[in-house]
Amino acid sequence: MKMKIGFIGLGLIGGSLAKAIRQYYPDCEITAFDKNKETLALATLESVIDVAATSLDDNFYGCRYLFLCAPVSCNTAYLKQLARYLDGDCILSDVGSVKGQIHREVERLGIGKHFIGGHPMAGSEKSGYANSRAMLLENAYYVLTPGKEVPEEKVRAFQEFLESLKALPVLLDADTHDKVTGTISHLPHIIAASLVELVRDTDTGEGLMKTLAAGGFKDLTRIASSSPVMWQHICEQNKEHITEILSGYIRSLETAKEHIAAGDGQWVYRLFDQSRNYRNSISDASAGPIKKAYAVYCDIIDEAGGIAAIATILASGGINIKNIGIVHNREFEEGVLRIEFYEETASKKAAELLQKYRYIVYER
Ligand SMILES: NC(=O)C1=CN([C@@H]2O[C@H](COP(=O)(O)OP(=O)(O)OC[C@H]3O[C@@H](n4cnc5c(N)ncnc54)[C@H](O)[C@@H]3O)[C@@H](O)[C@H]2O)C=CC1
Ligand SMILES: O=C(O)C(=O)Cc1ccc(O)cc1
Repeated sequence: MKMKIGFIGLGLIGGSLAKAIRQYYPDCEITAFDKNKETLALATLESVIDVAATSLDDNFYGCRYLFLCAPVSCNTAYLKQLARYLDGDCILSDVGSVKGQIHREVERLGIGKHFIGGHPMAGSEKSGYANSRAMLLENAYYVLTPGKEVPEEKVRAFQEFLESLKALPVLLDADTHDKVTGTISHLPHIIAASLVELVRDTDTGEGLMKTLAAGGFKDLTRIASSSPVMWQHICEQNKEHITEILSGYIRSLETAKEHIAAGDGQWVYRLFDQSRNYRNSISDASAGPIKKAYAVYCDIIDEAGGIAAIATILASGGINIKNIGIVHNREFEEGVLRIEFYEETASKKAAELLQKYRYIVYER
């Protein structure tokens, strides 16, 4: 019998999981429901899903794995309706960024033996099915928070299933997960959004801050472009931890303010020295949401069709471009073309190919 898998929510993460499953299990049957009909139509057209459900209906009976991939409060709200489809060996999981609340609701509904909480530590500031891709989960940590009621062999089987999709499962309890992600993911998103707001609110009439915003500001605020709905739900569901973490962070900013105001150079030096050492000890190559970018920089002749010529050369070499754009910064004052690739091998091959065509290429 074919393995059947269900999805509720088929955006960036649901779509990426479904695409990875389709890639590694081409014969499985995938049923999905999403409130966005265009998403379901596109996923059907691309043969990523077999059945587009118009609601949470009987199509969801008999699933081996059922994934909740909508914003976190929607996932929690769907549990009650889904309980009737948890027949036999069915394991229900979610991909939400907060784990405590969904576990409490699972317990309240008495469906604990079917539920393994999940959270792939992979993603981006982009959202929607159109941005999903099978590779998103590859080499990324995937936190699992099984409750006590789930049989061990089912947890093991689910871990193996995720490993077969090239993800790296890590077991944690829900509360530890919410504290840790509160600090390394939720707080940074709040900092990025409020920093962008500060600039918007205090910019000069001519928008000087926006114009002059340099690499540091852009690096720090990429994630401020994330889905507002998703982050509204995350802040609601993890509000206790986030409030406490924010208090600690505000205290550390106050301390920095006091030392800077007092002209305490030694303290400021130590702050940057320690943070530099610690930041440099975080490996770019390690799995995680912020994946190493594989990019080449290339001088481009300032004439019509310049970018098209480069894209054609790369296409002739069978190289897929992830992102392309002109960058101006202190290093490349004149501006260079930055071309980003999905893999290191593609980046190296592109550099060789462009050099062969006499382009000046800088690898970073
Ligand atoms: N974006 C990211 O980088 C990551 C997100 N997550 C979690 O994954 C979940 C999904 O996030 P994304 O895929 O990024 O968001 P998304 O916005 O790309 O996808 C959400 C999908 O759910 C659908 N949806 C929304 N409300 C619905 C409802 N009531 N019923 C059915 N479908 C509904 C939307 O139409 C959309 O297709 C969230 O719980 C989020 O916390 C986890 C890891 C990374
Ligand atoms: O884009 C990034 O760097 C992210 O941090 C994406 C992200 C957002 C939410 C998560 O729960 C996990 C990862």
